Amino acid sequence: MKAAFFGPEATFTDIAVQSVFPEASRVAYRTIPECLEAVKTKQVDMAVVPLENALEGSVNLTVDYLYHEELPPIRAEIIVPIEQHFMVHPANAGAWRETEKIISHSHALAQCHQFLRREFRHAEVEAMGSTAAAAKYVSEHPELKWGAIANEMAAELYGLEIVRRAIHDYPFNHTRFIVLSNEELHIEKTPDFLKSTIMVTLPTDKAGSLHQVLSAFAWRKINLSKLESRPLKTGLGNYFFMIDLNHSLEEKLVRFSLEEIHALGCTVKELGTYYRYMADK
Ligand SMILES: O=C(O)C(=O)C[C@]1(C(=O)O)C=C[C@@H](O)C=C1
Repeated sequence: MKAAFFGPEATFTDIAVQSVFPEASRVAYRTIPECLEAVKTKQVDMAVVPLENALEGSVNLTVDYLYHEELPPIRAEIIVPIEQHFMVHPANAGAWRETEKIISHSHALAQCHQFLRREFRHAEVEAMGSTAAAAKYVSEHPELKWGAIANEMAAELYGLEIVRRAIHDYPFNHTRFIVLSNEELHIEKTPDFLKSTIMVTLPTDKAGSLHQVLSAFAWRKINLSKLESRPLKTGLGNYFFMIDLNHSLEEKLVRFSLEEIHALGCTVKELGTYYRYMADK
């Protein structure tokens, strides 16, 4: 099984893949769109990409690709506990407080915003492709007084020294990753629970449309666990909605509610019914 993941090696996405698919042959891609393209064109059997962080919210690039592109279904979700560490090249470990620039993924920088303000008010901060890409860059440039924010696996793999541990601003830090595949997956790990994701576009300018969509689920006692709007990219004030249901899309009552939502003039894109897996179990 070939698994595309948002790389390079030792990103949090890589941790997600290794925890649920220990046997997979992992193929690192530099960007989220490249991972999704790889599974769409069947160069790989599955793609694993980040979708949402508990502190920073959705990974917009992933959400937008799920809406605008025709991709294979979501087959699984992996929840990874996120611990961000501050690391430097061993040659600079003694003088880490003099770090001039700190690099990482934009989400990771945002998760450590207070730490950066408190400890490195005068340092420059710059976003890189991923946390592991930042760690790799620091390891290749001992001449620079730069530091990276990344995980423990990245520190080990790229030979960096962690000088401050667990620097994320809030202790409850988890990220959701999704697995897309053309085929059904056989996963050995015990799943947590079942859920589904859909995307809904409302008919233009009809008062009460969102209320009607939510009512279609509410009176049938269909439990929603997420509702988020994203710009449709067709003009200000135009949105689509991403909705997570704690149900299968095959359930009769879910089918009835989706039919009703269609009849109201909405467009519904079904992204899949899948199990959730915890990386730490
Ligand atoms: O850069 C990485 O290590 C990733 O896997 C990406 C990502 C993200 O997109 O949010 C994943 C988990 C963390 O929240 C920080 C970065």
